[in-house]
Amino acid sequence: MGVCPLARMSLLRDNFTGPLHPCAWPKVLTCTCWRAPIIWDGTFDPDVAQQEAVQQNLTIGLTVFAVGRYLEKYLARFLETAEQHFMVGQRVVYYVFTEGPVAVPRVRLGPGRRLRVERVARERPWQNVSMARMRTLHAALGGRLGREARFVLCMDVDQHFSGTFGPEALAGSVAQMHAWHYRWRRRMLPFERDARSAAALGRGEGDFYHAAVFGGSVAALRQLTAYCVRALEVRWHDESHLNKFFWLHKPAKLLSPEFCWSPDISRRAEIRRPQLI
Ligand SMILES: CC(=O)N[C@H]1[C@@H](OP(=O)(O)OP(=O)(O)OC[C@H]2O[C@@H](n3ccc(=O)[nH]c3=O)[C@H](O)[C@@H]2O)O[C@H](CO)[C@H](O)[C@@H]1O
Ligand SMILES: [Mn+2]
Repeated sequence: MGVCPLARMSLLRDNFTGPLHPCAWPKVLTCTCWRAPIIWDGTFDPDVAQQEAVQQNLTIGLTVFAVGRYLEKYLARFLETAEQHFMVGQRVVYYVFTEGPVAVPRVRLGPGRRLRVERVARERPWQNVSMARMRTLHAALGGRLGREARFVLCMDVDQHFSGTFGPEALAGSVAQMHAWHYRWRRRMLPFERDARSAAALGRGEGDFYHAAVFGGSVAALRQLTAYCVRALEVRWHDESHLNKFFWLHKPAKLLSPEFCWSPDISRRAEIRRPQLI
C-alpha cells in the first residue's frame, strides 16, 4: 500500500478538522500522490470536525436504495444504526429510494433528522437496480435532495453502522478505498480493462479501487452521476464507471477501508473501529 512520503505530511489538511496527523498510522498510506488526505481512525480530531460542521450549519444527505428483498431485509437496521453513528449532532436528511414506500420502517429519528422516501420503479434483473441508482441519484440531486443538502453520501443498504461516521468524511468529492482491494497491487485491481468499454482503464491507469461509499458536494455528485449515466448508456457495470470517473477526476478525500469493512476479511492490524460493516 505504501506510506505517505514525509515531505508532504506536514502540509496535509482536512477541510473539517484542519491539520491531520498522518503519522498516527505509520504503516498505512495517509495521503494520495495528488495530496488528498486518506482518512483513518486517529488521523483527525472528531470533535473539531463536529464543531466545524455545526458552524457551517450543514445539512448532510444520505442516500440508500432499498428495492425488493433488500427493503425488509436491511433497511431498518441500516437506518437504526445510522441514527446511532452517522453524523450525530448534525442536520441529516435520509433519502430512501424504494418501490415499496409503504413498507419503509418507521425509525425514530433524532432532532434535526428527516427521512424522505422516493418511489422508484423496480428494475429486473436485480443487477440493474444497482446500475439504475446513478440515474435516480442524478435526478434527485437536481431536485429536492440537491436543494436540501450541501453534502451527500451514497451507500449500499446491505450493511449497518458500527462506529462513528462523522463530518471528517465530508469533502468536495469523496471515494472510499475498497475493503477487499486496498492491499492489492495496482495492476491487479479489477478495473474494467476491456478497451471496448467506456469504463476501460489503460495499463498503468487507476489509483485505488472504489465502490460501496462515495459522496461529495451536490455539484460534484451531479457531475459524477451525469458521467456514469452517460457512460452506462453504452452499458457495463456501474462500479467500473465510478472508478473511471475517479481516475479522471481525482477525489478530494479518500476514506480508509475502515469506513466500509467486511467481517469476512481476516483480522488486520490497521482496521480498528470500522464505521460500516
Ligand atoms: C460493498 C460494495 O462493494 N458495494 C458495491 C457492490 O455492491 P454489492 O455487490 O454489495 O451488491 P448489492 O446486492 O449490495 O447491490 C448494491 C445496492 O443496490 C441496492 N439493491 C440491489 C439489489 C436489489 O435487489 N435491491 C436493492 O435495493 C441496495 O442498496 C444494494 O445495497 O457492487 C455494486 C455494483 O453494482 C456497487 O458498486 C456497490 O457499491
Ligand atoms: Mn452491497
